[in-house]
Parts: sequence; structure tokens; C-alpha cells
Amino acid sequence: MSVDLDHIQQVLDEADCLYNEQQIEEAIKSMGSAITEQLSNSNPLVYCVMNGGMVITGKLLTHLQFPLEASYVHATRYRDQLTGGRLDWRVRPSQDMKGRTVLIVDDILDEGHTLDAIVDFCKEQGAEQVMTAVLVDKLHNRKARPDLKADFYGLEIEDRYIFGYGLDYQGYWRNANGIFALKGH
Ligand SMILES: O=P(O)(O)OC[C@H]1O[C@H](OP(=O)(O)OP(=O)(O)O)[C@H](O)[C@@H]1O
Ligand SMILES: Nc1nc2[nH]cnc2c(=O)[nH]1
Repeated sequence: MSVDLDHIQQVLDEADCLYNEQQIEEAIKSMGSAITEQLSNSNPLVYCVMNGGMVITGKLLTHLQFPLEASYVHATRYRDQLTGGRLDWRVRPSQDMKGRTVLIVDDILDEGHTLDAIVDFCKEQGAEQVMTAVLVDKLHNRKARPDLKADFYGLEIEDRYIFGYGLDYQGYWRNANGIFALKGH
């Protein structure tokens, strides 16, 4: 299927910027401090959840100045759609995580099914402690569990479809230098 790049450009042009680069970078730095305080002596395995986690994980890692191992998992629930479906594992964690502290890093906690499934998988693999960090927590009452929160999060957003800083619109604009809400959603 060919992509209408004029449409893709128009989506960014018409979107509302909810957070700009400076606000996001400050939030990431604060997350880095909070994570450092809690995990700096735990030799954690840090997993980026691809694809959305690629920007936040790369930026967050530079604020974590202590020994850790970084790797990735790939799971998707939305593909290029605006609403989520079944979790589709593309790449599962490969390291031995028995007895380890694991930190899962993703772009967004929306309904939370994605993070919940990855956390459950790591616990089944014998991780001693599994913690979660997301750039954005979306505020609504459709969470997979009541009061579901990430252990660390940077920003809260209203209940709209967003893109930028790793989050996509139809596979595009993960590179957008801010967090934008889609017009009309
Ligand atoms: O909290 P949830 O409702 O489960 O949604 C959050 C997940 O949705 C997005 O991934 P997506 O499945 O779109 O794949 P992507 O990372 O490749 O964009 C996002 O990156 C999170 O992993
Ligand atoms: N791009 C994007 N992906 C998501 N996955 C879950 N919620 C969202 C969202 O608001 N935007």
C-alpha cells in the first residue's frame, strides 16, 4: 500500500503540541534521577520495548550512570492502528534474567496490557524484581488493572492519540521532536 506523504505531513502540521522538547528532556532527566536513586546498586537488565521505546530508552540511558546491561524486546499490540489488539511478540528477551532486577522501558502506558504482559513474562523467567519506566502515562479509566501505574514515568497526558518521541502515527513521526496529539482524537 502506498503512503500519502502529504497526509502524513498534514497530520503533524495540524496536531496539537502537548509537550515540547525542553519539557520532555527535563522529564527524562528527572526519571533518570529517580531510577538512579532506586536501582544504582542493583546491576539491572534494562529492556527497551521496540519500536516505541527506542527514543526514550536511548535518551534515558545517558542519565543512568551506573553499571547496567541494556537490550531490547519487541512486542506490539497496535501495529499501525489507533486502537490495541492482541499482544504480538516479535522478539522475546534472550538473556538469563534469573535473580536479576529488570527495568522495562517503553514510550507509553495506555491501557497497560503491553507492559503487564512483558512484566509477567520476565517474572516467569525468574527475574527477582521487575520495574517499569514510561515516558508518558495516559490518563483514563480503561487501564488493564485499576490504579495501574509505571514505577517511573515522565509526563501525564490527556486521553488523546499522541505521537512523537518514539510514538508513531501510521508508522511515521516517531522522530517528531515533541509530543503531539492527533487533531480530532
Ligand atoms: O498500554 P497499551 O494500551 O498496551 O499500549 C502501549 C503500547 O502501545 C504501543 O506499542 P505498539 O503496539 O503500537 O507498537 P510500537 O511500539 O511498534 O508502536 C506503545 O509503544 C506501547 O508499547
Ligand atoms: N502512537 C501511539 N501509540 C499508542 N499506543 C497506545 N497508545 C498510543 C498512543 O496514544 N499513540
